[in-house]
Amino acid sequence: LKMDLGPDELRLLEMRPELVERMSERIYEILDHLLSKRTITKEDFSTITGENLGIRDRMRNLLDVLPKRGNDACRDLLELVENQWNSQNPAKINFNKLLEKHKEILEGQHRKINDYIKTTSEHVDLKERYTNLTITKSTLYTEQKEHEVTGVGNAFKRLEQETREAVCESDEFCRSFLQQEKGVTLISGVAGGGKTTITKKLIQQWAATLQSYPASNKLVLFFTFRELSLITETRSLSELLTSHYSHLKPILRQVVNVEQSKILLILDGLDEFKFPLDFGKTPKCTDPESRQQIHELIVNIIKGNLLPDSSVLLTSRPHAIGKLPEKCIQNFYQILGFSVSQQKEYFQKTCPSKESADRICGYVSSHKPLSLMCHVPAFCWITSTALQEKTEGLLTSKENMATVTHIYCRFLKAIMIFHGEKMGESSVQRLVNASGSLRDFRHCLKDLGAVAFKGLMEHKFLFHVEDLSRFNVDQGSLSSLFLVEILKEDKDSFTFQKNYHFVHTSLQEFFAAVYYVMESYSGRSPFWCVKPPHNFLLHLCASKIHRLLGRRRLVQKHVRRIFQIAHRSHSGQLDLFCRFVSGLLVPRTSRILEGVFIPRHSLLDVRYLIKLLEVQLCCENICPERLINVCHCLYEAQDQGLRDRLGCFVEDSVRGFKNLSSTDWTRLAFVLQLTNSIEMLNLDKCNLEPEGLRRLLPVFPCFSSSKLAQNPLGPEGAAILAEVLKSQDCRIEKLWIVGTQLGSDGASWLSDGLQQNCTVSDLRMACNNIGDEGASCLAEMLKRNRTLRDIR
Ligand SMILES: Nc1ncnc2c1ncn2[C@@H]1O[C@H](COP(=O)(O)OP(=O)(O)OP(=O)(O)O)[C@@H](O)[C@H]1O
Repeated sequence: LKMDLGPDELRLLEMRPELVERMSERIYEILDHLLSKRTITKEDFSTITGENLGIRDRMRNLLDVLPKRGNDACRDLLELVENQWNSQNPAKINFNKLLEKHKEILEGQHRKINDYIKTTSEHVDLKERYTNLTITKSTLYTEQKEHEVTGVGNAFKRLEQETREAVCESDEFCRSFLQQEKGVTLISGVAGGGKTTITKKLIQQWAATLQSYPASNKLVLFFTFRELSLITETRSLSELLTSHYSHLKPILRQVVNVEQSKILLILDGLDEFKFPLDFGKTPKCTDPESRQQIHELIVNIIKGNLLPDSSVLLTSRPHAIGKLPEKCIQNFYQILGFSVSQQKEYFQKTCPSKESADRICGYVSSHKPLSLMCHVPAFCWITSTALQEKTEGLLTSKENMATVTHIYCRFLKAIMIFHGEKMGESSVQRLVNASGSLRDFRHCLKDLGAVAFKGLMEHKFLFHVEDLSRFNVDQGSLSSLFLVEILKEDKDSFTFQKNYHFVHTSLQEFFAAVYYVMESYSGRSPFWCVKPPHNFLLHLCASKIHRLLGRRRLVQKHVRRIFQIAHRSHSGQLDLFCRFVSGLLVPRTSRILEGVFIPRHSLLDVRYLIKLLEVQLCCENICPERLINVCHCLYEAQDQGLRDRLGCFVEDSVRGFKNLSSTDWTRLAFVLQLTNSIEMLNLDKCNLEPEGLRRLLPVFPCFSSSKLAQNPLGPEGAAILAEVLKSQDCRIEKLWIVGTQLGSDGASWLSDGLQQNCTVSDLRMACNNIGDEGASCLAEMLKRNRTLRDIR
């Protein structure tokens, strides 16, 4: 058919979508022009304009009519359009030239890695520091019940069992994403997990490809949700893009309307978006020129109503991915962080010598809670800063480095002492003056801690200038003191308003803990910053009561209170904070920050803390994830009892565990959480009761093979197993539960779990007296289950 068309008719046909997009607004101008030239008749005019038609439909009608009037009529329109376009852009915009300029701007903005410590150097080039991260492609979102840092460790453990194809390195991810045609990709990763760094790498890789293959001219556009949160008035997509990338103004409308497949849109940090995303009720909008609220615009982009032919990359912390309906996401990736060999590579890049890198690696691998956290890149950065050779002088020979709190204390001390302000002084002088400097910073540390603690209690991680000034943290102290290393400033590109956030959330948790302990020691309630007393009389009474209680009892009360609050949390957002509080209550650790903590250790005997934690370990109404955190707290409190008990487990694991108490099952779960890749969990004949099994819940699903034969699990234990089998984290392939007193009720629970499970293939459950009723439940389950191969 096309062969019969004249060249202009053919061009008109090809340009049809573009003409509808770009020229509909001028339809009357065009029709008048064509009428005056007699290209169309009056009848044509009324057919084209019709009744109740929109301008785009009128444009389409014109494009249907013109070919019927021949090639010349088509040429008339084309000439008119070209004249108009050329007069709008006299210099005949050169797409590639603008793209080149854009590339330079974007590449420059994303060239440096966020390395905040200026004690050693300025921000580092991404090229020098970038280390590959491990990523997995997932099909499922997972609910978060544990602190993010623990979650990453568990994810690495599961990795052993992932299929090879699901795992890739960040470089590989960037390569494949740049080639992606269209669709929405989501990357989830914990705080400091490397999401922003991946987007930087992506931009660098794109810029490099553009250099060598200008033909693959994709247009990368980058936004952070943090800055999008500051837009309060309605905007159209075109306006949003052109206001942010004004240098692209001459081509953006054209690309958005006609060449969407060129666009690669990156939206970083969904968790920081402050507006709710309502995917059900947001009005559908497909017009890039139509104005709407920023959250509606985002919903329409993610749903593919706007920019349906573009590639969109979203990054988010895990807790926020639930905001997105799964069906809108075509590809879902999880950043697991650095594997052990990637950590090694990272330390080699950050340390001045191979020896010091080896020393740090050795140190990390011999302290399990540290190695668990070092999967997170930001934590590697903190560790490497804290353990660099130049900070060695910060330690007295008696200090025994052992805990995560130690690392953070050293990190803080390093930046307080080596911060650039006193660059003139030699390192030795600074070390000599160390405790004096720390004493000078005491107040400002407490003020910043109050900001951190209030934020933590209110789930707030971004602070405005007013939030800081309420606690005397002002612009002056921010720019002159070491605080610039801790609080990162963000200038919003739309309103130029300043915002601050801690360079890593774990630092916010640490500062909050420093504040909490300082305030508790000083006799004030640390909670005053969260809820200042409204009533003066009430406040007076409270302080009188406090005084009567005595300092020591008061400190104890505050310590008890914070653990109570933490145990109520389901997502573990206070887990790390509690570990830091426990660590800072140990004199040997807080002595690192001598000067900050005025020694008042007699106010709280560590034995009190350990006793308190042990009592909590016995509680049956605390969820198992929080109970494991109690073990982490005991570890930070350097409890010898915990260490001795863990030592016994090593022998027991060979002989078989016998007569473990319920608290021991939690301790065992703690050890298993810290152990890399154990494939098989053998707990045959261990007198494992339902409560023990419940306490193993956070780690149990990670094992591919679980042997629980001849334990008194009963129906209650089967109900817990069902929960594990249904969980999205479940990796169990072999489940051996011979002789576990299931009965028919237990078989019914188990069937319920297996109905929704797709990992178990080998099930041994003989000698459970399940009866006909239990057997018929299993039979029902087998109609649905497609994974089981062998049941005995
Ligand atoms: N691939 C990497 N190579 C080297 N360093 C890295 C890498 N990824 C992250 N880091 C280090 O960890 C820090 C935190 O990383 P990044 O800002 O990318 O995390 P994020 O996941 O975006 O965190 P948040 O959720 O807090 O925004 C970086 O500033 C950098 O120092």
